Amino acid sequence: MSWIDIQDGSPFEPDNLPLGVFRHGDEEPRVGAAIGDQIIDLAPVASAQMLDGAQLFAEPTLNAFLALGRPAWRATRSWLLELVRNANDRDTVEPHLIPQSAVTMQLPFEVADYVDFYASEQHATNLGRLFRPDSEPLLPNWKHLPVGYHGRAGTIVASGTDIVRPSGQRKAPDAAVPTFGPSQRLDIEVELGYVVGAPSMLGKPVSVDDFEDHVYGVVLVNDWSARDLQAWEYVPLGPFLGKSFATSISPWVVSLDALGTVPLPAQDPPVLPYLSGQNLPNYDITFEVRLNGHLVSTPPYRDIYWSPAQMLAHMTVNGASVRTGDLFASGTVSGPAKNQRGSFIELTWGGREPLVVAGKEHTFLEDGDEVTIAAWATTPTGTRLGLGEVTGRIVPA
Ligand SMILES: O=C(O)/C=C/C(=O)CC(=O)CC(=O)O
Ligand SMILES: [Ca+2]
Ligand SMILES: [Mg+2]
Repeated sequence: MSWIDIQDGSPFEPDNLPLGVFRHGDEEPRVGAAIGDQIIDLAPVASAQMLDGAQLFAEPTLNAFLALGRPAWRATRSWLLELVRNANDRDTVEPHLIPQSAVTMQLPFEVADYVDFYASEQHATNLGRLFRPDSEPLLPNWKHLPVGYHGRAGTIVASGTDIVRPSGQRKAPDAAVPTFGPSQRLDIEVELGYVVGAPSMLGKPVSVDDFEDHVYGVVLVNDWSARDLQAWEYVPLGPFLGKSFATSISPWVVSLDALGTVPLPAQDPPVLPYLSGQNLPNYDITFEVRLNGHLVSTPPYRDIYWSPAQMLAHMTVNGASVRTGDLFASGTVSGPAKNQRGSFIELTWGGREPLVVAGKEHTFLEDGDEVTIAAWATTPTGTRLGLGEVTGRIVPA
């Protein structure tokens, strides 16, 4: 399908073409598209072909491109698809192919606001059992609105950034007073992140049907979480320092146009009219979670309870606006099987059931541990399409 050589099993087949920002040597960072194990350096190719908006690819973030909206995103995607399929474009493009191994990937966009949802019923049920063993695992609001909280945009970091173990207050249930120190229950959260391109207006809610007008695509998210800090601080206002120290995202933003949608599982009880829609988007994505290179979990996204169109509608129903570069994440994704859980607190049931990985017992993260989350989507036509990966290593407090 392309004149470019693509190794078998590459996440970046020619119909994927995710966008990211790379730094090549001491050159200015700029926008590229991934194909196989290479990057198309888009700024010079777009200039050579006198593409409208070619200069946007010379920017150090995707924000200006993201602000354009769906018609322009689609036109760019058609142009890109043509470039990699049409052998006549080979002479123009080939000099601007750069091996991915020769670049450092940057944060793909400047993050405006960050919201984190809690949309996986299996995860919410597991966490309810672990944090609130004496009550119903799902709180009464959970099936009526997509529960979420506002996170900290300024600490979203590029994949590969070391994660410094956070310090803070914690209090064991049987202790009289809190103590201070490095987190002893440092965890991951496997999530899908939605990247807002076109902004909305203050005072004007975004309807579920307008989701694709605003959201460009998806990234992988690891929402690092300090469970001991979280458990002590979060009642009643929700997550704060236990989750604000770092959130890692993958470098390649995959367009919704590449993914295609699958139906959302049925919702019961019925939701209020502002959350209901005929074709609520959902995606068939499977994550692969590796601890120090060993596969420990494969959470399935497809069973998620809330659609991202409902998340966006809910997040703006009070008149709050979204901006270019906003990121909203699904919340931790867990499937029903033990090896489909999206956090170590679930995988090890609060640390009581250690995982044995390469002969060694693991509960929460230790200094030096490295977690890599990869993901693959199956499109409605059956194509496998990779989302790349997000990785990070824990360094001492
Ligand atoms: O149920 C709780 O008390 C805690 C839940 C979480 O920590 C999950 C969270 O922050 C949102 C998510 O990633 O699903
Ligand atoms: Ca989270
Ligand atoms: Mg903020």
